[in-house]
Amino acid sequence: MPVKTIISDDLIDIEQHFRVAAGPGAGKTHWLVNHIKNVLHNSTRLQKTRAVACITYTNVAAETIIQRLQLASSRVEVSTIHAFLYKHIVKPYLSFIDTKHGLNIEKVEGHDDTILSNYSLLKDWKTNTNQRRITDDTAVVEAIKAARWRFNTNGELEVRPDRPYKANNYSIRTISYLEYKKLAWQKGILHHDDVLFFSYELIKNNPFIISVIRAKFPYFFIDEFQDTNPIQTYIIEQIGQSETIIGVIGDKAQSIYGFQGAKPDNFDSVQLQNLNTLQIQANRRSTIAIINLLNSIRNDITQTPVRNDIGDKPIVIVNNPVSALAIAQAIIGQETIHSITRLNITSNLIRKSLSAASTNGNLLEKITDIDKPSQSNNYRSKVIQGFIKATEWAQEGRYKEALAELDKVFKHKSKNERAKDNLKYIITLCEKYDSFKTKKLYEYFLIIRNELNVDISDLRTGAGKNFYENHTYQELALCVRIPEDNGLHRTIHKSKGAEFNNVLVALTEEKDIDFLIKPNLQLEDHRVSYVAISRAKNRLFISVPTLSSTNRVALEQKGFVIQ
Ligand SMILES: Nc1ncnc2c1ncn2[C@@H]1O[C@H](COP(=O)(O)OP(=O)(O)OP(=O)(O)O)[C@@H](O)[C@H]1O
Repeated sequence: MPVKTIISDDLIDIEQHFRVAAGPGAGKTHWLVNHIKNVLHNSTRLQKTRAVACITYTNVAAETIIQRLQLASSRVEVSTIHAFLYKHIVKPYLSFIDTKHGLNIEKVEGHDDTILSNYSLLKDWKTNTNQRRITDDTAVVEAIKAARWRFNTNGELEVRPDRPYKANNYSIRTISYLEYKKLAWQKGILHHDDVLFFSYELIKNNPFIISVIRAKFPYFFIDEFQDTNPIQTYIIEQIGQSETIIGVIGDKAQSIYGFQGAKPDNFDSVQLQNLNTLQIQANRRSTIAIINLLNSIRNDITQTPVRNDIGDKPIVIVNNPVSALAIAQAIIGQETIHSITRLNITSNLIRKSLSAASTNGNLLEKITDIDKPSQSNNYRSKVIQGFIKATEWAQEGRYKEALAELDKVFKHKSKNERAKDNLKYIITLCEKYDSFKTKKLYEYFLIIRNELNVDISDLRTGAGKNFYENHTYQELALCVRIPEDNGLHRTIHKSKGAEFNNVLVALTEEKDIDFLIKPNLQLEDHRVSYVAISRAKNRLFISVPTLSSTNRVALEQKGFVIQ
């Protein structure tokens, strides 16, 4: 199929499958919104009961599209793929799920990621799979977290991590990952990834389900398609076999979800009949200086600038992220600057203006392993972990998520009790925040136990108590992930699809500048950094903690200003 070049205002045939490929800032999302409007105005196949499905990668992206569609959005269902599949395939057809999986359908209430760290399942899992000799729970949880559904060489789905994991030097048996899932399913717990598995199975065993989807959604569009994994692609191709028109949009150089099974080539290999293959060559977002930099990193396309603005040269600042942000801010004056970082913890350091030299991004996870009075009991540390998350989310104004986290912690209490107590806890912790934020974690523990009267056992001696005394509340707070963050300081993965006037990309270590000096977009690390710098419209700053003289010369030769 020849590739046609379009611009982001062009209209295309609405009754043909399409794939639009384009670099950052090309206007893909802009074009998609226009295309949906075009379908709504001109389609003869949409009646009151039929709608356009538009799949985005995050809830933030879904909201952006809904806003841009304005009034037209009532006949468009915009959601993430997991939300869509759960709503239209898993939930309505729960009773069609094969009983061999042991899913307790009465108890299913949505899907989340709690299964991964649910220690209460570990004991039964060890017994059932004959792996009681494994005592290293942290390693097991890490392995289970990395396990996800994927096609094996026979084209069947199996659940396992990318590589074999070991705990106490024993290899965790591949087959046992399924056992872990089954334990969760018996309690009605579904992980996000299970939504894909059950959707796949349901449509394979019950083809009428796909016919129902086609009848509801004559048009099915997917933004950021480069990050779609093979199970999702399979489902989408099935939907597109008749009746429904599929449209996919993306950029393979922005494929950054390898850990979820996405590969850049998935984008090129989508199979749909009579596919209209399109590309957009422009970059409407950035200044010429930034586009030149983007073009120098990439050799499959050369973007043409639309804005007639040369702009300032990108600046590399050799400093820690917090100081680098202050330097960049002084250069741009009153304007707002966004920071984008690889690691969640760096983003939190910037948000809290801390330039701590050594920080450990895993402490929040570690607490439940260290403060564990017995093999199967880590209730106390689970409570504290939940409270830390809830406290930090409330600090960011995310009260709904904060209350939901405490709901999970106290799920043994009645709904009314939870509603009353949890609100009281959040209000008290917000009021007292300044009194404990820089103190020892032990002091926070005392507030939870003695002032909020939460029913947890006291800390006496041993590794658990040492942990609370040797770490500050802040160290753990820095590990909390802010959900669907749309604030000033974000991780790269959460800035996907966004754009900002002024951007500081804070690199973690010096070797991260390789993507500028020896770019290779076959490497996901380089693609992640490429996505980060391509968010900038006007001014781009890149910070790096150290810079050797060789690297300095290399960057200067590439036209960077070094500060
Ligand atoms: N035809 C157009 N007219 C005016 N502005 C446009 C047009 N197309 C795109 N834009 C603007 O250009 C910017 C980049 O567009 P958009 O966010 O749609 O790009 P994208 O290709 O989805 O980017 P990315 O892949 O980097 O997320 C946005 O500010 C958008 O509003």
